[in-house]
Amino acid sequence: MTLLTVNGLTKSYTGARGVLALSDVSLAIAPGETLGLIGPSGCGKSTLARVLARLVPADQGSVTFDGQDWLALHGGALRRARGRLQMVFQDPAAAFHPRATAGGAITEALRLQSPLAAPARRLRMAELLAQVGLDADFAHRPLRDLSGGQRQRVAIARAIATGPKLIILDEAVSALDAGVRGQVLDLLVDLQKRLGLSYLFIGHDIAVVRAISHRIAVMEAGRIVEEADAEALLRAPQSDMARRLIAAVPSIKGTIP
Ligand SMILES: Nc1ncnc2c1ncn2[C@@H]1O[C@H](COP(=O)(O)OP(=O)(O)OP(=O)(O)O)[C@@H](O)[C@H]1O
Repeated sequence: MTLLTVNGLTKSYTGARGVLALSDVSLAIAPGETLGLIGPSGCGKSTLARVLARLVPADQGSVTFDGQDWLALHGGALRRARGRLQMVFQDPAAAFHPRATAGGAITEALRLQSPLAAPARRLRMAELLAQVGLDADFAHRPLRDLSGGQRQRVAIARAIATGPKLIILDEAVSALDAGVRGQVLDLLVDLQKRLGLSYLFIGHDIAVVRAISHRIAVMEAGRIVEEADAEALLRAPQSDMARRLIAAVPSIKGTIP
């Protein structure tokens, strides 16, 4: 059974120099599974994320998500469905007003989903903050005063607020220091187990992607050039791009024969 099935997705950007950002991309993600997506800068990872999140339209191809023809949803049906597929970006604070509070960011997501009266909303907020390891008083703290790791915890709380089945994490831990990154990855694994979430985990560092992914898809110039179980891919990469990404990480390159 799959939660997400992508078939033949193609997307080009028009403009001065037209770019084929996605070329016949197909992949699948099962419930409770993490698919890592890795590739060099500009290979199309964020474009795939944005097409799946319905932020930009595809030129061709189909997406079935949670049993629905995902690209065919529009208007109210799309608004209602959005909560089931959430995104976390590298710097979520960038999307908010400088004085926005953690609580405000989460409330916005709660409001989109279901209208809760103020007391119920406060309770749900405290519950969501606890789920990501933050005290309830974080609700009142401005996002700009939080550390990078705390901000990502708030972004994750916001993402799970709507009861999603899939979260797309687009370079979500890339800006964090190694120690904090490990803690946020642990949190993601823990939430996945508790909530049965699936993840599409986008990154450019194969050591980080491997730490959380069950399977890994390798992208190059808009195409998926290889897909395999995470450990199999690390042990026996088939594509030049996978070999190059592995060679770029000194700590794991020695483990590849
Ligand atoms: N809005 C846009 N208009 C025109 N070209 C774009 C646009 N967004 C992305 N591109 C181009 O599409 C290609 C894929 O970009 P995309 O951001 O999806 O790659 P990426 O793998 O996520 O890169 P990075 O890791 O640097 O974020 C690149 O050549 C990029 O320059």
